[in-house]
Amino acid sequence: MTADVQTQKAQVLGVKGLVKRYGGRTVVDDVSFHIQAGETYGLLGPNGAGKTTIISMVAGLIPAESGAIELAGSAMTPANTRAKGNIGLVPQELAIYPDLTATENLLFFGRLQGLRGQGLKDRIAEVLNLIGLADRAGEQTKKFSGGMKRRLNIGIGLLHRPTLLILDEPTVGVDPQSRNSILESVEGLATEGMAVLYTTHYMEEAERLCDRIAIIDEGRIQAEGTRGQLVELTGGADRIDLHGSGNTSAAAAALRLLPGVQQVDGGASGLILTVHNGPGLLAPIVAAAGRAGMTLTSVEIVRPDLESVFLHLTGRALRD
Ligand SMILES: Nc1ncnc2c1ncn2[C@@H]1O[C@H](COP(=O)(O)OP(=O)(O)OP(=O)(O)O)[C@@H](O)[C@H]1O
Repeated sequence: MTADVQTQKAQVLGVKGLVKRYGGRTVVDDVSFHIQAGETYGLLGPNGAGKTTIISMVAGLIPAESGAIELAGSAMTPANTRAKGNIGLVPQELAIYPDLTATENLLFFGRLQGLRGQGLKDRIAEVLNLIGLADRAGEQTKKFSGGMKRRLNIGIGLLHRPTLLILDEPTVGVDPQSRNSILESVEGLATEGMAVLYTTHYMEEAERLCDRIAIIDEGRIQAEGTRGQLVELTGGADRIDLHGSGNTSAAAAALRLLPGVQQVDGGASGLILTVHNGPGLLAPIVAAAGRAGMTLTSVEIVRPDLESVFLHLTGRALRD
């Protein structure tokens, strides 16, 4: 039903069969997806999954081995400078001048993008509001927190009103409070009707921000859809995280034999189980793990989420 509504909107980005190899190794493998106007689309995957390589090709920074990228109706290649004008790319690294104020940074980068005069000043005022920095606009950015600097970085990418804004892991390395203010700024972009391509390895961010999500691992899209569609792939199973030490391999073998346990995987600090009716199975699971020689420090039942989907698709935890 959602798809029917979405197909009525204009497609901003279409990616088909994208491939990239480095030294004979395929790091992006037959990746296809599309993004519509006003949609926030997430690439969710662990470090090294190929997210940055995909967006570098989409932004025309590096050539694709094969495949096609269509942006706002024209083919995107590193040589197509006009198509690049439709993109705002916010890289992981900060690109702002510490001795300039927020406004001065925006003026500088706005002029680089060919904006001038009152139009530029008006747009800067709009952007400062969008990123929540209007009341700090006159301060040198060296006095800003990490999150404020990241938001200004996003603001620079927004100045020329791109059709597609690409954000590459914008919250990596910032404290939780700053992260929240960055996420609020990104949520505000939807009100501008912009299409957003958002990469992250945090499933909470993908769940909160993205209308549709591609789960990516080892260069391939493993699954794609809304959060609800992706969670359905797990068959509605619960996850039980057993934290502890001792004989985890014997515990894993014993737990696989328990009725109702569908899958047992090794996690960072114990075992991760995929089960039907988590609450009902908790007691026999704890008992079986103990008998097999595992010493438990904590047990957690998790209702299906994107972490469960990743585990279901790859047999590995997203967080490891
Ligand atoms: N210029 C390059 N030369 C060789 N290998 C590369 C190059 N760029 C990326 N890779 C490899 O391609 C794979 C995907 O990297 P990529 O940076 O796209 O992953 P990612 O999902 O963005 O992860 P991260 O968040 O760590 O950047 C990795 O194995 C990486 O080592």
